[in-house]
Amino acid sequence: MHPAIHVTGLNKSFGGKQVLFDLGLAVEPGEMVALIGASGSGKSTLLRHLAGLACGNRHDSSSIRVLGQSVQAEGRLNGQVRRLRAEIGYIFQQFNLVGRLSVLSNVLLGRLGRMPRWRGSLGLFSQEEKQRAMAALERVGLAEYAHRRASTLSGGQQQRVAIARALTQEAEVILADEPIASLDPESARKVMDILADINEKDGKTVVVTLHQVDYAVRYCERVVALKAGRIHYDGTVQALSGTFLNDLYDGDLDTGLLLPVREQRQRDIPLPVSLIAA
Ligand SMILES: Nc1ncnc2c1ncn2[C@@H]1O[C@H](COP(=O)(O)OP(=O)(O)OP(=O)(O)O)[C@@H](O)[C@H]1O
Repeated sequence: MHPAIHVTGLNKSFGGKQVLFDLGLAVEPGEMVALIGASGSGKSTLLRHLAGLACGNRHDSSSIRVLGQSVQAEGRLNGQVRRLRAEIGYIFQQFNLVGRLSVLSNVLLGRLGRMPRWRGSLGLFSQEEKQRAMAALERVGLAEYAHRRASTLSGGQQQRVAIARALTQEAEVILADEPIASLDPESARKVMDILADINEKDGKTVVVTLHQVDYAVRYCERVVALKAGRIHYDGTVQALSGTFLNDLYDGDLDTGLLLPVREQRQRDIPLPVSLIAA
C-alpha cells in the first residue's frame, strides 16, 4: 500500500530566504500526526505544499505524493492537482467559511471538487448531497444551525462547520492548519475530539499543526517537530521530554499551558511523565 503522504527532498525559499530544507516525510493511511514547532519553523508552509497550494523550489529533485498520486515534482504542480485536491480536506485556522451563506451551503461547498463545474456554479446539489451534508452537520453537533448564516456562529462552531465540509467532501486525507489556535479551551477540545473521531472511526489520515503541545500529546501518537525548516524529531509522543521541548521552542514553551492531568483525555495515549503538569 502507498503511504497516504510521501514527501522527499522538499526545499522552499521565499525571495532567497530558505524556509524548508530537504524535508522528507511519510505518513501511513489512517495515522493522526501532529506537526509542532516554534512560530516560523515552517509548519504551515509544509502543509500548504502537501495540499498543492504552494510549490517547492524549481529544479530540485523534490516530490510530494498523496494517496500514491503526484501533487508536485521538481517544483511543478501536477496538472491534475484539482482532482487530487478533492481527496484532501484542508482546515484553516480562520475557518474559511463564506459568512453570508448558510451553514448548510458552506458544508455543501465541500462537494464542488467532485461535481462538474457548471453544476457547482449553479449550486445544483442533489438530494443525496444535501442529506450527506446534513449527516455531517449532525456528526459535528450542529444540525440545528443548518439554516443560520455562517457568520453568526461562534469560532468553535465555525471550525466544526469547516470539518463538516471536509466530511461532505469525503476527503481521505485531512490537513488541519492550526485548527484550534483561535479557540477557547472547550471549543478546542471539541474540535480535536471530532478530528480524532474521524481518524479513528473513518480511518482518515489526519495531519494537524498545533501550537499547543499539550493537545499534540493528548490526541496524536506520532509527532513531527520542525525546527528552522528541518525535521528535528519524528517519532512517538511518549518519547518527548520537557528538555527536548524546551530546546525545540528555544525555552519559549510555557509549561503552564500543559493541561492539568485531571482534565479528561479523550484518547488512550499514555502521557509522558515529564509533560504532566501538576
Ligand atoms: N508567502 C510568504 N512569503 C515570504 N515568506 C514567507 C511566506 N510564507 C511563509 N514565509 C516565511 O516562512 C517561514 C515559515 O513560515 P510558516 O508560516 O510556515 O511557519 P509556522 O511554523 O507555520 O509558523 P506559525 O506557527 O507562526 O504559523 C517564516 O520565516 C515565514 O516568515
